[in-house]
Order: sequence, then C-alpha cells, then structure tokens
Amino acid sequence: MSESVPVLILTGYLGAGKTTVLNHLLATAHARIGVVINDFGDVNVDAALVAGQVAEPVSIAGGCLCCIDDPRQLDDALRALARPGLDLDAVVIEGSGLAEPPALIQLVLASEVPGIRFGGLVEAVAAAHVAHAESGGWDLEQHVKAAAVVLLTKSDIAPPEELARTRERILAANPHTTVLDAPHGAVDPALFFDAAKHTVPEGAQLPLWEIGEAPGEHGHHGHEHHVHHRAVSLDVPAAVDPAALADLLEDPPTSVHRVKAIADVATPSGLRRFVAHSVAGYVTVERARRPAGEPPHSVVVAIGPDDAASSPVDLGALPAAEGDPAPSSPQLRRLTRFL
Ligand SMILES: Nc1nc2c(ncn2[C@@H]2O[C@H](COP(=O)(O)OP(=O)(O)OP(=O)(O)O)[C@@H](O)[C@H]2O)c(=O)[nH]1
Repeated sequence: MSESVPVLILTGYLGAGKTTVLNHLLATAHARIGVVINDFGDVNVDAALVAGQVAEPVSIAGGCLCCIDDPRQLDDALRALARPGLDLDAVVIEGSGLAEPPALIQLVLASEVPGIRFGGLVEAVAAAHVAHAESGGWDLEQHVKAAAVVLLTKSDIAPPEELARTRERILAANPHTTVLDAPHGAVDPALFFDAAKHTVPEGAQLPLWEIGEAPGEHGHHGHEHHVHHRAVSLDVPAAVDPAALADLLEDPPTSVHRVKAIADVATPSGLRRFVAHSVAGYVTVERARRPAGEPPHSVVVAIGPDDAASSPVDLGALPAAEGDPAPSSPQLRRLTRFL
C-alpha cells in the first residue's frame, strides 16, 4: 500500500518570499511536489509565477483559504493532487500573505481526502521586513508558534542586528522550531522536508489551542484579520504605462503593502513582458517570456490594510490606451532601471 502524501503549509506575510521559496524547492528538490496556491487578490499572480515549474499548480484565488466561502475548494484541490497515478512525494500549500496558520492547519487536519496527512507548517519570515509586516497586523510570535520550520528570507538585505533580533524572537516564541536561512528562497529541500517530518509525526494532532486558536474557533482570527485588508486588481488586454507602473511600485500609497504585476510594455522592439514586485519600498523587476504574437495582457494586484481613512488605490491610470504613442526612452527606463 502506498504511503500517505504529506501536505506542508507555507505561510508568511505579503511579499515575505513564499513563492520564491516554492520555486526554489520545485527547481531543486529531487521529489515530485504538488502545489496549491492561494492568493488574496482576484487574480492569482503567484500561480502564474510557478506555472513554469509544475505542470498543474492548483490555484485558488479571491480570498484566503482560511476564510473563503467554500472550504471544499481545498479538499477538491487535495483530492486532485492525491490521485494515486500522480504519485507525489509531497504537496505544498502556499497560503496567501494573510493566511492564519492555525486555521489553515485545521483545514488540512479536518480534510477527509484519503491518502494525505498534515506534514507541518513552514513560515517564511522576511528578516528585512518584520516591522513592515507587523504594521499590517501580522504577528511574528503567533505565526512562528505553529511552525515546524521558520525560513528566514531576505536575510541578504536585513541589517545583521535585525537578523539576530528576529532569530531571537522566533526562538523565544517557539524553542522547538527549526530556523533556516533562506536568502532568495535558497533552502536545502532535504532540511525543509525533514524538519517538518520530524517535528510533526504522522497522525499527530497539533494542539491548536496552544498555537492561538481554541477548538471551535476556526477561522475567527483569520476573518477579523482579513477584513482589514483589501486587494485591488487590474487584468486588462493592454500594455501598461511603464512610468505609471514604476510610480506605483516605488511610491505606493500608504494603504498598499504589496504590489505584484505581470505586465506588457510597448518598447521600440515590440511588446515586452515584465514581472514586478514591490514590498516595503523594495522593488524588483525581471523580464519574462512572452509568447510571440500573443495580444497584450497585463495583470497588476495591489494589497494592503483596508484603512477606512484612505480610498482604495486607483489602478486606472496604468493601462496604455490604444493609439497612445510608445513610451519614450526615459519613461521606459523608469521601469527597466530596476532590472
Ligand atoms: N533580496 C531578497 N529578495 C527576496 C527574497 N525572497 C524574495 N524576495 C523578493 O521579494 C519579492 C516578493 O517575493 P515573493 O516570493 O513573490 O513573495 P510572496 O510571499 O510569495 O508574496 P505574496 O504571495 O504576494 O504574499 C520578490 O521581488 C522577490 O524577488 C530574499 O531572500 N532576498
């Protein structure tokens, strides 16, 4: 009889580096890994960003799994991935940047899908952006309490004292967790899977009340948390204005904690596609492959605390209108200087 497939949950605040870790695992692990990707926005940008790595990432968009209207969506995803023919070694669920670990763990533990078992929670903590995450309501101690493994991401851009302090806080909150450095998502897949396996033996039920949620309170904390965040999305059959996108990435309104985009831009040599991220003022832009002849398509998502005092971010100025002149070189450089 084949063994049950461990289901690992990967959480971490908006932009902590979860997709980067997942892509590293998919590229380096000598294992067959299925992925379920949950994104807070209506458009699942993260699923598109791992799409090159696995044949069929199962994507769940439009809200956090832990407070989504129909939790059976997760069971459907797990059932699809637990098919014996797929013969997976592990499934990784990438939670949205707002997912609450206890609620997600409980969803997996409560799943009636045969052939799977909970394999541990891995929390990505962006060492350079802890204060930013906390300003968005993320609670370091609460999140790492449930974690079998904590990945310290962005350690390459964190001041050494901040890195040391973050490590201390993690171990004070959870002395049993394994803390691994994962700059640019680089974590040894063996350590990742082993640590989770050893901390959570097969069949073990985590005492959820010990990690911040009393039995029967499923999703409550998560719900309270999520109502304070808002995702604004743009999904258009058009190129975007590179200077307007650069403005949004570099200097987002205070109500925006995270911007991600897969956007086409008109250049003198034709349409070019870029993947852009902004987290706490830290911007990255990369070129992406664009199938020849495809009509223009751009997706931009901005997420942040739902601050009643500020109006939602307006992404309406981003799409370039048909017939607009191509962006000038200085306009293009506003975006491409991040490459
Ligand atoms: N310097 C540095 N940048 C990183 C690291 N990990 C991730 N990033 C960058 O941080 C940005 C966000 O990374 P993602 O992996 O998309 O983060 P995420 O947690 O999946 O984001 P959400 O799903 O939106 O919450 C991207 O620009 C990454 O290139 C790291 O260790 N060091």
